[in-house]
Amino acid sequence: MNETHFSPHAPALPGEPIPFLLHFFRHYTGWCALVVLLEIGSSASGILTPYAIGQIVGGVTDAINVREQIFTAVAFPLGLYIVLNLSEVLFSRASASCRIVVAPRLRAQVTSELYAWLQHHSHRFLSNNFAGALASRISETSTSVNMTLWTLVFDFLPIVVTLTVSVALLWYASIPLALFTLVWALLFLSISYQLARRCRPLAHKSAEARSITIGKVVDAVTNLASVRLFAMLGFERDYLKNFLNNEITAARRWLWSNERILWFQYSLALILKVGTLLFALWLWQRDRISVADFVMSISLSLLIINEVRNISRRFIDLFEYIGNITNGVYTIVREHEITDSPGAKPLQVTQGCIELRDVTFSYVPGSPVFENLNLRIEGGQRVGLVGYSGSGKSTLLNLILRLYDPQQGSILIDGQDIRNITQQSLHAQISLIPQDPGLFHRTLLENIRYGRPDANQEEIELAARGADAHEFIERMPSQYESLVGERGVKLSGGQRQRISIARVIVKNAPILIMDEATSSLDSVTEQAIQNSLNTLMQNKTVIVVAHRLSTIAHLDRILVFSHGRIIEDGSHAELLAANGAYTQLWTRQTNGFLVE
Ligand SMILES: Nc1ncnc2c1ncn2[C@@H]1O[C@H](COP(=O)(O)OP(=O)(O)OP(=O)(O)O)[C@@H](O)[C@H]1O
Repeated sequence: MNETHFSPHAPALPGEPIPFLLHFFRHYTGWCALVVLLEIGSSASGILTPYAIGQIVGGVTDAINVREQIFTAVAFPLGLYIVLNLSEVLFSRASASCRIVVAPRLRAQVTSELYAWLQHHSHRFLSNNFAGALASRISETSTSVNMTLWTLVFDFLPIVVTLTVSVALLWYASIPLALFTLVWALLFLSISYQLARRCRPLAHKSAEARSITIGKVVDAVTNLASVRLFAMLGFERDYLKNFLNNEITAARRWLWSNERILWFQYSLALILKVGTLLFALWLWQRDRISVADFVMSISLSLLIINEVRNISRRFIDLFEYIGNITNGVYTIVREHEITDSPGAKPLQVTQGCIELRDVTFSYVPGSPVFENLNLRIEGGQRVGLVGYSGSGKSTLLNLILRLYDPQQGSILIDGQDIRNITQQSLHAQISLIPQDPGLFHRTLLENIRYGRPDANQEEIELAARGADAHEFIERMPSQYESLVGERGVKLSGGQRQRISIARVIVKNAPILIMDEATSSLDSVTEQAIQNSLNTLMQNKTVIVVAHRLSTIAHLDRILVFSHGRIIEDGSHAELLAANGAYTQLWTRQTNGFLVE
């Protein structure tokens, strides 16, 4: 388990539901074998009890005229009856204890491995799926894997044992009665299985509808502040209603199909109950079975029906679990879009030179953001990217960080194609300060330490001072131990940004990327941390995206983007002298802001 937590690699997971189940079950074969033995013991004890009852009744009938000797007459079957009841209880409690040991671990293991797999999915996958729906699928899948195991062991196994032993006992009492029960059992199991299997797609659809609704609820709850501020509470409830209606329809279809199975199963159970009674009476009338066997047959048929009542529900449940697992596996255990190539090596940064060669990239087929883009940023160079919104600046950063792979061309860092190096090492060598830094709902200390887990308190405070964050942290009730709220909502935008800068100071990677890093800061705070940023930028390759041109005017080089192309390239002074697009942007800025 620990390996799963700390390894940067995703564990291998089968992408089909049944191999996926077996992948987890194989870790518990020893435990499962023990539980199977205990359950066989428990079921066999339960099923032999009617035999003991039959023998007691037989003994009572024989001793009808010598009542004072009744206990001697039934001593053996009575002892057997007590031992069987006792062992049934002991075996079943022992197997339940095994479940207590195994079940929480199995559930945790499925959650952990699915989560590890999810961590390696691409940015595109995560943008296309609701976080809430993914979390609910992980939870449903791990519960269902667990329940599948226990349903097989605790419900299906006993019925198989019960039917086998019943038929054997009946065979000994009366072959026709045994054949009748055997044919009935085979019919019951095969038709139940077929019916339940047909319901499987409905179970799958119902699970899917449920997770879509949960995704929508999580999305709405995350944006609840916007919902309120736009006075859209009613609208959101109506919006959710459509998904709830789909969920209701899917669930009803699934439940009706279950109901049909239950009707069939209950009818078949009735046939067994009445059929055994009539058949046993008929056999007794012809003196082909004894009173003891007559009582045993009736008790056995009642016992079988009791088990069967459980199994009919369990068949349906089993297919629901398989439906949930299928849903989870097909959603999460898909092939990763971006993976480390075989034999990928760690990135070695010597200069920090970044080069794009003939890069063509589109998010959506047919509308490329870049076509044959070429760019070389020398090691240690500090480059500003400007251009109107949607011109491709953030996309360029996404490609350098390998959040997406270009369809054509290559990106190299110090001559190493980033497709041939490990993603872990790539991300370790690049620091990013994004537009909207998402913080963890953990303490400020933990959030800053995220940049380098072994950083000590002193280094963290130094970084916080560098990012002009120390003062506001000290004013907080629990200082560095203060919790920041989900995604850092308890902090202002500027404070979040400063924590994110402190984190990057602690990380101190050789390549630094800032995407509108200081956009949430007021001019006074920006000025205060500009010095630390300048210090941070020293001896690093730096790419800064900024709409406020004053923040990048002092950089070595400025690239002007327009519709995915670099239309101007030079220093601030050179670009102003060229009197082109940059000059237009510069002159159209009011108070340092780009007019959109
Ligand atoms: N995940 C995505 N899926 C599809 N299209 C996207 C995605 N992200 C960005 N785009 C599109 O790609 C183009 C470039 O977007 P990009 O975010 O790189 O622009 P930008 O220059 O960084 O804009 P801004 O200054 O507003 O951040 C835009 O047309 C945008 O709509």
